[in-house]
Amino acid sequence: MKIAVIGTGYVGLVTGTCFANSGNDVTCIDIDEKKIERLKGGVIPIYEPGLKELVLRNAEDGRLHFTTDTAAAVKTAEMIYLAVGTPQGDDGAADLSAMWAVTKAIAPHLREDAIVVTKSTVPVGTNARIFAILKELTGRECHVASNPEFLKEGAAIDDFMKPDRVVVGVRDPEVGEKLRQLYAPFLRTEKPFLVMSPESAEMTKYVANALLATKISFINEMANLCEKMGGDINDVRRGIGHDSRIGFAFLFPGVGYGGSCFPKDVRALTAMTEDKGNLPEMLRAVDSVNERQKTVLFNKVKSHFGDDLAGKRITVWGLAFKPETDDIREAPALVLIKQLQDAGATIVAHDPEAMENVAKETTGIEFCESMTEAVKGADALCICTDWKAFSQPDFAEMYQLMASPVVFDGRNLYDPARMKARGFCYHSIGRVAVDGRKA
Ligand SMILES: NC(=O)C1=CN([C@@H]2O[C@H](COP(=O)(O)OP(=O)(O)OC[C@H]3O[C@@H](n4cnc5c(N)ncnc54)[C@H](O)[C@@H]3O)[C@@H](O)[C@H]2O)C=CC1
Ligand SMILES: O=C(O)[C@H]1O[C@H](OP(=O)(O)OP(=O)(O)OC[C@H]2O[C@@H](n3ccc(=O)[nH]c3=O)[C@H](O)[C@@H]2O)[C@H](O)[C@@H](O)[C@@H]1O
Repeated sequence: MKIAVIGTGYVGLVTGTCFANSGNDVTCIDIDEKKIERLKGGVIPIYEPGLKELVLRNAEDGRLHFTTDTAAAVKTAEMIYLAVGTPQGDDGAADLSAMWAVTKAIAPHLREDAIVVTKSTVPVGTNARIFAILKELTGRECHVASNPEFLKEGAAIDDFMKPDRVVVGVRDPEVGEKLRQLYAPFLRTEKPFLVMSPESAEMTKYVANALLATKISFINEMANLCEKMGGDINDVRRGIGHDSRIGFAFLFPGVGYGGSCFPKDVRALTAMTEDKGNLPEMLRAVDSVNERQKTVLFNKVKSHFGDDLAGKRITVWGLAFKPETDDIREAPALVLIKQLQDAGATIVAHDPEAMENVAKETTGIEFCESMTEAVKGADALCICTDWKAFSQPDFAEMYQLMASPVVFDGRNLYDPARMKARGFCYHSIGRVAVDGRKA
């Protein structure tokens, strides 16, 4: 099948590459000329495990192409996937300007039988609006379908290739059938292909993200309470997770959720709820608990050292919003760094992939290529991302290198009792803090 994917970001590039890998002829389109030039030259603009190899292989095999020429790619395509960004607008609702621009740009070039599919996360009613715009511009009723994406950054290829389910929203059953054929290679383990209305599919995407964000805010609120009550959230987490009605997923407390999706999607759903005259009480709480959670580590640092952090050298491990990505959109680490800098601290940072992106957006941070280098002379270490590489540092060396062995662990990577035995003063999220020897 000939497919055009418009918007070659995290989702567009992964979608296009995986469809090419299953034998389709895919052209990825973007307005960002530099991005397309880099991709043509085999340079992948984002860090995503396994993506580079897959892009190169499919491009070499002639099934994956890159261009800025929307018209040429759309003219021959049977399916046109729309994967442009839908960021948060000023009022909290999704900003659909890129979606409308692309809809208008493709209209004159669509084949009679073309199917336009929204892959981006779009508010309920967007597919209906795209259908109406295309009808106005082409004079005919074009096929429009919704196919929301549930991949996670850092595991994008695996999530796309082995989805828990595929959701499509269609008006015409034949369009649903074509999409089923397209996805057949990814659903060989009998995972469900769910066909519904475009409105239900659009809603499904927001409800999934909002529920996952709710789980995180809930466990964070409980973790903060555990600290006051003398409980240990890790034991509580295990205690509840074995109940099959609850489970373990997305109940890890931390420094709040970040990324390009949970924050904006919770707010977009809030805006949709308000727009319809309903009260988004749960959604507002999820967002405000998360905003507060991003300040938890800073408050712990202040309780330990006092309000004035002038002269303190503080190391931050982990800048990306989650491990296995270089994405720093809404990363909790950036909020912490700003607070620490405002309080006078000197920041030394290390992240396996995200330092370049942070360097572009911040000032005054000293970056270190190695974790060990970064803790030299530090008064404290703050951990914001649960990169696997952070789970087994050489604690003895770290203890020697730090000016004072104080650790504020925003991802609960270590055992408090062991940290105490190693001599560290150790603070984590929802677990008992321990005093070390030198601290
Ligand atoms: N990042 C993620 O993990 C996931 C994102 N989504 C959704 O997918 C959508 C895309 O997200 P990302 O890929 O993260 O965004 P992104 O910002 O990484 O990529 C969007 C791309 O669209 C391009 N673009 C913008 N206007 C264009 C136009 N008129 N013509 C051609 N290209 C244009 C941009 O240059 C950019 O390369 C969003 O709606 C997001 O909510 C859904 C699931 C997962
Ligand atoms: O719509 C999207 O863009 C995507 O948003 C999330 O994926 P992503 O943001 O890439 O990453 P997650 O693994 O969900 O992590 C999001 C944030 O929650 C935090 N998190 C996650 C899980 C947890 O238990 N605790 C926790 O604090 C992570 O550290 C991270 O900051 C969803 O998991 C995907 O299903 C969805 O497709």
